[in-house]
Amino acid sequence: MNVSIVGSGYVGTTIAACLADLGHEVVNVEIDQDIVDAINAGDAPIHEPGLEERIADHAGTRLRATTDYGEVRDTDVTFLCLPTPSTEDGSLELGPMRAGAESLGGALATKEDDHLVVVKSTVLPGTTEEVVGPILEAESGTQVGEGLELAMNPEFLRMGTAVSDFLAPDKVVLGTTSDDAASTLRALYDPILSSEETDLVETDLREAELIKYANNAFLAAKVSLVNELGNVAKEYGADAYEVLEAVGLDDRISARFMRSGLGWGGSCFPKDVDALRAGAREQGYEPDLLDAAVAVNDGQPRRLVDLLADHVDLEGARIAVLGLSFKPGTDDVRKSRALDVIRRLDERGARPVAYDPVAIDNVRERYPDLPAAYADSASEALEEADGAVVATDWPEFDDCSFAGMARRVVVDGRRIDVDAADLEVYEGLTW
Ligand SMILES: NC(=O)c1ccc[n+]([C@@H]2O[C@H](COP(=O)([O-])OP(=O)(O)OC[C@H]3O[C@@H](n4cnc5c(N)ncnc54)[C@H](O)[C@@H]3O)[C@@H](O)[C@H]2O)c1
Ligand SMILES: O=c1ccn([C@@H]2O[C@H](COP(=O)(O)OP(=O)(O)O[C@H]3O[C@H](CO)[C@@H](O)[C@H](O)[C@H]3O)[C@@H](O)[C@H]2O)c(=O)[nH]1
Repeated sequence: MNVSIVGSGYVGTTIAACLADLGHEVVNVEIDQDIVDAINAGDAPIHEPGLEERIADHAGTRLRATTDYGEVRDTDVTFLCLPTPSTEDGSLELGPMRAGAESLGGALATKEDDHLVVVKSTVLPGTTEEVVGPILEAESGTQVGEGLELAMNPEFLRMGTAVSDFLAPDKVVLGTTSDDAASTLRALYDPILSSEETDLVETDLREAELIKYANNAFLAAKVSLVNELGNVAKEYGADAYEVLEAVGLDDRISARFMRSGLGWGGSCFPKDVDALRAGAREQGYEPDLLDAAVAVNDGQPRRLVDLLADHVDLEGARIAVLGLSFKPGTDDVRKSRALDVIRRLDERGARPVAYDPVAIDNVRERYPDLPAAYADSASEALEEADGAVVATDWPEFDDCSFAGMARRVVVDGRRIDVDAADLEVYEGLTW
């Protein structure tokens, strides 16, 4: 199938390379020339395991990128993978979606054949039908249902495992309003849907939109509940990991997403939970439990710094911060808990020195004013440090040597596998 993908960030680039891998002809339409150049040169514009090789394999043959929206006319289906950030008050910002839909609609105005537009971005219920559809109709001069089809197909991939998540998901959710749209998408995803591990959910647009938010809200709230139980465990002097491992043996609860610690960050959970809270309020419903999930999450970095301050006088202290990305396996630092930890250390007079295997450049670029110095290795960050905090559970931290520290005090927000025997103090946030 000929597929165009509008927006080539974490999702658009990943699904483009994966769809090319499945045998489709794919073109990425992207406004950032650097990203376009990277893909056409066979390079991955982001760090994501398995992506680089796929782009290198398909660039110039089944995969290419362009800034020219006109190229969508040579395709049968377009996926909108545009950003859906939050506004200041947490509500959904639809500016990029509107802009992308306008450009796409304009390009489709001179297309003779039918076209299917699929919203892949995370959007609140009603957005596909009430915002994207009317813009496409106005710009293309074609009506939905009369040559223009609309669908909503949320994405559940995780950063760090995006390629394998996309190619082998638990479920594919297709929100459609016509049999044609549904059968086109079933055909597109056929190699994925033929796996017994993947369920197909066929539903309407609104349900598809809400399934994505409900999924993320559930997972974020689960981690917040795990963190609250972890905080209580710590107060009792109990090990939350032992407790929750046993709790997770109950099939109704599941053992996954049970890691307590510094909390959730990233480009999705914070903004999606905020958008759903704001959306619920707009509908006249007070989302108390989601509010509480955010409050617990926001408290974890402060608890980590407090715990460190129980052992180290923070004023003037050099503190190594191990990890900057919001989770291991990615260079994404959006809403990373590590940033909050660094700001709090600075507020309390400490001198944070941070190290991350892949995310330092992103931090420097996105948060140039972050009050931290950066080290080229964990041992450089730890050298002469008066204390250390673990903010991201990168596997390489398991093998860290803390020997060069001025005081071997380590406070762990992620339960890495350290040998605590040689440490003066080793404290887990929830154990
Ligand atoms: N990142 C994830 O893990 C993930 C997973 C599932 C769903 N989502 C959702 O997918 C959507 C995209 O997320 P992302 O992380 O890929 O975002 P991103 O910010 O990484 O990428 C978006 C891309 O769109 C480009 N863009 C912006 N305006 C454009 C326009 N008018 N025309 C063409 N390109 C334009 C940007 O330059 C950028 O490269 C969001 O709604 C997000 O919530 C993200
Ligand atoms: O037991 C756990 C699991 C996760 N986290 C934290 O939760 C955050 C999110 O982790 P994860 O869900 O693995 O990463 P994302 O890449 O943000 O993926 C989430 O957000 C995506 C964007 O919407 C969805 O597509 C995915 O299904 C959803 O898992 C990270 O800060 C993790 O450190 C924990 O603290 N404890």
